[in-house]
Amino acid sequence: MSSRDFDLNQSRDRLFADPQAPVAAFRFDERVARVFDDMIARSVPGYRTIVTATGLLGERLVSPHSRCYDLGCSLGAVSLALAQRITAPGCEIIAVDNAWPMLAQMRRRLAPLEPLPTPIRPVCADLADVRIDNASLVVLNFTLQFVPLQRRAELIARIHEGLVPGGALILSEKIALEDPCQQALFTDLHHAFKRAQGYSELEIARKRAALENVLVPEPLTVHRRRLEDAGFASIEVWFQYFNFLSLIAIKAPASTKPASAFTVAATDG
Ligand SMILES: Nc1ncnc2c1ncn2[C@@H]1O[C@H](C[S@+](CC[C@H]([NH3+])C(=O)[O-])CC(=O)[O-])[C@@H](O)[C@H]1O
Ligand SMILES: O=C(O)C(=O)Cc1ccccc1
Repeated sequence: MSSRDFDLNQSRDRLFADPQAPVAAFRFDERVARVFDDMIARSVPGYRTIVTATGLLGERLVSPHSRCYDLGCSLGAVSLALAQRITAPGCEIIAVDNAWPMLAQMRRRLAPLEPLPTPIRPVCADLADVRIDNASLVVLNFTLQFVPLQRRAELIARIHEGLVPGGALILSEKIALEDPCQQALFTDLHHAFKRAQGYSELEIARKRAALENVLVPEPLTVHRRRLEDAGFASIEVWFQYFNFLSLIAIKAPASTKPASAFTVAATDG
């Protein structure tokens, strides 16, 4: 671990280990905030790779004097990866989460690392109330899956609107598989990943019950269609590990002039 990283030595996640405790719907509360780094890294295949790569994508994609948004920032792992990589002048990272315990923990952990090459502004708010403006990069790293289904299209459309021409959305999600056999296979593989990370069958089953109707995955086709409907010009999967994947969606650049392609073709022929 580099001295410029978060202290990832949080407590180990044993939140679902007690067989006597009732299983309540999953919430991002104090107990989760205390173990979140450990929980997400041992639950989401490829999580740390995605966070590191998002920093590299940000370094490449963010333009001077623009904003980055980390929506559903939790403890700020993506914001930190971006803040350390982005050196374009006049940028800031807006890190948004509606869970106070998560944001409070993020502030505590960022303080000793400041000043960062690009500053991070934490905002405690619901994504429905956040204005997105002059953004060259928006990141939804495993957040959209927690947004109620009927609010997802509006959020994606608002993100598209708030992006500058050529701006990018990085969308990472747990996905549902359309073929029931593949769904069963990928669920088994995800549980095998969790067992390999030290979770017991009981912990896996109890957390699965707590996430029912809280984390609602959708098929890749549904994500693609929603992004296209919002107006994104180009959509690619850049990472997948079992049923966890990350997409990059780009807004059309201002200089797109379809007519010029015809002009070249006409003069060539
Ligand atoms: N409507 C909402 N408004 C604001 N925040 C929300 C909302 N719904 C959920 N959240 C927040 O979205 C985050 C989802 S975790 C993201 C990981 C992070 N991106 C990471 O890269 O470490 C993913 C997971 O735990 O699987 C939580 O902190 C919620 O409070
Ligand atoms: O644990 C799971 O099964 C997940 O799908 C991911 C997750 C990670 C951290 C909090 C909630 C869900």
